[in-house]
Amino acid sequence: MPVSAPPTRVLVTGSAGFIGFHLARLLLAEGITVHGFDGMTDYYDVGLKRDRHALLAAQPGFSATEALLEADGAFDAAARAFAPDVIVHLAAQAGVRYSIENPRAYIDANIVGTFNVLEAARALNVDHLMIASTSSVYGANTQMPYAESHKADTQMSFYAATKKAGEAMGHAYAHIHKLPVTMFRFFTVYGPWGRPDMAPYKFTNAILNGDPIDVYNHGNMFRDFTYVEDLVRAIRLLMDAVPGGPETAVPGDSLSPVAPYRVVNIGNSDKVRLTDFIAAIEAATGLQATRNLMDIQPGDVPATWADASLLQALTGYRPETDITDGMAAFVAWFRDYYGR
Ligand SMILES: Cc1cn([C@H]2C[C@H](O)[C@@H](COP(=O)(O)OP(=O)(O)O[C@H]3O[C@H](CO)[C@@H](O)[C@H](O)[C@H]3O)O2)c(=O)[nH]c1=O
Repeated sequence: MPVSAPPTRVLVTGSAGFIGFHLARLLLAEGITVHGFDGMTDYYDVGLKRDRHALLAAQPGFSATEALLEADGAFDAAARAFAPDVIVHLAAQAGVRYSIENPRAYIDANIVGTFNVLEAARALNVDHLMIASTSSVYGANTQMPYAESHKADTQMSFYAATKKAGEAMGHAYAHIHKLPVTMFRFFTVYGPWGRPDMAPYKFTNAILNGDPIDVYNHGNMFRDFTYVEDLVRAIRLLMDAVPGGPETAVPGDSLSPVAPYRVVNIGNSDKVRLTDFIAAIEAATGLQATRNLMDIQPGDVPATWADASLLQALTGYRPETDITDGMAAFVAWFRDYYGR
């Protein structure tokens, strides 16, 4: 399939966030100039975000704007000043469970924020706009592994609903403005510098403290845990697989028939039982977890599992780090960063 010239200037939203930080680091190592845009919201420890940005700022080729995506004109001004070839939009209000408590935060960041990114990408006529969606959009689907061609109309959380809305908005802009858009569906991403609200961090922290861990659905859940370095490598490779007309289609493609737009799963293609994931943390820490068994939480999905064959067809690559190696790397980072 045709590929574009490698990008030289990439704008990354959410650059102080977990995935944005890893992606920016990978791009900088390749000699690409990166501008980060981040609102530094206090959904979790802002100190972690500042430390990620400080590491990026130590690299040549990195600059950043700190502003909220939904603030009037802020993203437009930063994007015009930087003039990117590619925008990777990772900034979001994340988290399944917090969307019950504070749904408006998801409208602001995920709907208004994504709209501002679409508008800037259209105005600047970028070569490729890449936007993060989530495996959570598969919602109540039971056909597994999840493929991009499956219907995804039964979201279980407001978070997932705002992400699905972002997909629809992206498709409409791709169609009307002939803007190449790739939408990623990420599957439970984890690894060093991970988010404090997610299970890898919460469980490791509690186990090292000797505190009990809250195990939802009595441990009877499955996740396709995807290692962050594999994920950002997949994003970088997809950057060169720009969606266009039918000549850019590959077998099993989700390419829209009316727009330069496709959705791509980025997942490990490995369904890990929650109890095996906990065992991986016990192995990495050398400690036994005390389990507080609980019911499934509202809005949660019991299982996710990616069909990653489209990613492989487009890039020749698929994530491969298993949960034992990935959690060992996470625990090593956690101990080093917090000195524990
Ligand atoms: C926080 C927490 C989680 N869990 C369970 C629920 C899940 O089966 C599994 C992983 O949970 P989390 O680490 O929160 O990840 P998950 O629910 O899959 O959601 C993540 O992955 C989604 C899909 O990529 C993202 O869109 C979300 O932003 C991200 O938070 O652990 C527990 O049993 N206890 C907990 O305290």
